[in-house]
Amino acid sequence: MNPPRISPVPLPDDTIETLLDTLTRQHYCVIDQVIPAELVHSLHELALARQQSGQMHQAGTSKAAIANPALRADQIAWLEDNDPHPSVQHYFALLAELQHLINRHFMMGLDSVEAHFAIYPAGSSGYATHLDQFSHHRHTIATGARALTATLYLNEDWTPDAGGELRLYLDEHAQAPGQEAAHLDISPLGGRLVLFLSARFWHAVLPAKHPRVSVTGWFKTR
Ligand SMILES: O=C(O)CCC(=O)C(=O)O
Ligand SMILES: [Fe+2]
Repeated sequence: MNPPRISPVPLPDDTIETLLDTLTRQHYCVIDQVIPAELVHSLHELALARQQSGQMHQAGTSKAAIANPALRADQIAWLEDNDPHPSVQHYFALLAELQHLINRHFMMGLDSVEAHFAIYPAGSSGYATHLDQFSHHRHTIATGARALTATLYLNEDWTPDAGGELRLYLDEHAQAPGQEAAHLDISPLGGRLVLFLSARFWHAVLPAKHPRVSVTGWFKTR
């Protein structure tokens, strides 16, 4: 991506410390209340506006991106780093700041980021258990692999009974784990940012009663 046009809002030092420390220990982390509420609100409005104006399409699975709503129910719209909307600029700036911090701390060699809005409709079945790395990246030495997943939830008044949790399987598994494997269910609360190593964590999105809105991004290696 090109450098963002809006300079990053510096993340508070204690947030950075917690984030890096948690990622070191767990290889995933859940951060609340770091993204300004106005940004969350404005991204939410923008996602809905893009859906209403027909700019979203049914997401696919696998490299061929074949749409299969039984496996994956969301509609998505990719974000461009030159999108003139200030909220998109602001969010890309924040991702750039995270990329810089993580590279400096872990030398992960993150080189670019891609991101899309996702809306799972009310009553959707979610997204079946998967890894965010394509298998050709897992089994070969390939460039441009997704290394770190970053999802920001935009659901401002989400209640636990609405479901829609991100189910993160905690142990490494060669194949998709069964539902009973050790996991953490993370509610998609507005302003919550979840980071995890893309190749390490199998995960799923559970059925949601209400429309479930997010921005999902992936930092990629060179
Ligand atoms: O929205 C989420 O919680 C995760 C979405 C996801 O797994 C994906 O888009 O690959
Ligand atoms: Fe995923």
